[in-house]
Amino acid sequence: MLRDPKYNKGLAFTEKERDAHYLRGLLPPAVSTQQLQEKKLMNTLRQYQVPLQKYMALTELQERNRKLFYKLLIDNVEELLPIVYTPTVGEACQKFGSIFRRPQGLYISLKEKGKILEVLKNWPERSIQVIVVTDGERILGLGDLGCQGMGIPVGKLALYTALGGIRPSACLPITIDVGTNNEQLLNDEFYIGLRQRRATGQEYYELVREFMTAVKQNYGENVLVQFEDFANHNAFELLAKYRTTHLVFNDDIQGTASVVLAGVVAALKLIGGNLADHTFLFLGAGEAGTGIAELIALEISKKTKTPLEETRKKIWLVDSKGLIVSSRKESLQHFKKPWAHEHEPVKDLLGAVKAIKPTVLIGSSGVGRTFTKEVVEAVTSCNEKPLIMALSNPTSQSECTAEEAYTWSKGRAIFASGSPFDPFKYEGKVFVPGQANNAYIFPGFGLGVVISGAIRVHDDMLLAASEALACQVSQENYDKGLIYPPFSNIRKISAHIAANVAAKAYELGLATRLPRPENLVKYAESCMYSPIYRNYR
Ligand SMILES: O=C([O-])CC(=O)C(=O)O
Ligand SMILES: [Mg+2]
Repeated sequence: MLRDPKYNKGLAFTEKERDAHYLRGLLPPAVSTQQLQEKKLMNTLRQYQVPLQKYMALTELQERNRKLFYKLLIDNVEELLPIVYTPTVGEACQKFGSIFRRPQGLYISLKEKGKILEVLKNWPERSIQVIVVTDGERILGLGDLGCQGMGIPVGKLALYTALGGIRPSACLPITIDVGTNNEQLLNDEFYIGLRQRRATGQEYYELVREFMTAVKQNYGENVLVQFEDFANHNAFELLAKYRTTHLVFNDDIQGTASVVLAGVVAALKLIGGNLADHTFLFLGAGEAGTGIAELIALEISKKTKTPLEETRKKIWLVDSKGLIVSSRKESLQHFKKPWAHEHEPVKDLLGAVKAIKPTVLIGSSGVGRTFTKEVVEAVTSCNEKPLIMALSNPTSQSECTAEEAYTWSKGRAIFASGSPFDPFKYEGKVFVPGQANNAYIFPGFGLGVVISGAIRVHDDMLLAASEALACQVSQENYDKGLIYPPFSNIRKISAHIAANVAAKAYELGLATRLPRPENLVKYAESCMYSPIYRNYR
């Protein structure tokens, strides 16, 4: 019991438990409470100056005393989210080889080809509800980190439990290692992954196919597989391939889309108009950019009963070659083609802002510092209150900082970003930037899928999640310029998201948990994992 993080309570084992379970002498005499343990650990964590040290201390706690880890995370979510998650998790992945101690998650490499089902059976837990899987090729905006991408599924699943209430033993982090093209890692003596260049094409797709088949065979129809931080070229293809046969969700395409749509809808209270009245310009036409664009177009199409082909015309995307326009159609990757509207070529973002005059500017390119002073001033010059979203992660890749957005727009911008920024005081007024991160959506979304026993993910379920999130923004939040509710209420928010997603799954006939619970919010809450110690008799 002391050595298994699932049962360990450390000094909080009571006298009775120490007697009943042969723990006498294995612990010092003092008996603590979970509350006191929490206080002690938070004191310790706050003494570390370096975020990565906090990350390592939390990882150790997770591996030592699971309930206490989640208690800390749930009670101190705003303080600890930037540690177990973006941005620190990015640095942890970069240094994963050096900080690696105890393995977390399941590693499936090319060496396991033909044996993936056996590998899944090696995982000690049997009843899995959510898998987060990466192949490490595009970790946040940090690029190819190969096998070291494991930090991401581990971090995402910690949030599934802390924010969404999925039981930790029902969560399975997986990294598929097909090699890496990161030269630095290939030459790093501490690298933990396969030391070869990435397998591609048939070899790659066959390994993923074996994995997807084994998952279904081992866990059945109801396990949610979340694809995370795959490179564009594979992300779209895998989602298209498996969404009709498996319960899959791509967080970077669909989760990000849902959270950004929620923020934009909430922002309408501040910037005015309906969704259909706005003009959107994206920098970045990959998973996040095209995913968000498509969901916004879908929402407008449903609300205004206008064909999707029409509603897409209010949305413009810029990639590394400039504005995406119809004259470029031949050379465009397939996921960019729907956005190639009629327009003369424009070579860069600043030119595009001047030509398109967007009311909403969204950065999703993974490249930092691209919303320059000129760009922010240009978008401010054509709007009373421009909505600016700098989504790229981690902080180093953010298109601009909160300070820059507020200063360059002279306090007029409504700003949100993928990575967290502190509030900023401009001319006596405090502006609080929102965090437009898929962390708001995926935990509640997953909970909704799990409690309804949904067997597929439908776009309408993403819209349902988005709507539920937007409804949680209060007047008090708006007064501070926030377009997302604070993370401190996240479990309540997740219950509402879960309920709306589950309701949609039932409505669409995709739910298998019957009968449908009457009050889905209450039901979602009642299903959530509790980090409170249990008594052992
Ligand atoms: O992990 C995050 O913070 C958001 C995300 O999915 C990404 O940037 O790829
Ligand atoms: Mg991601």
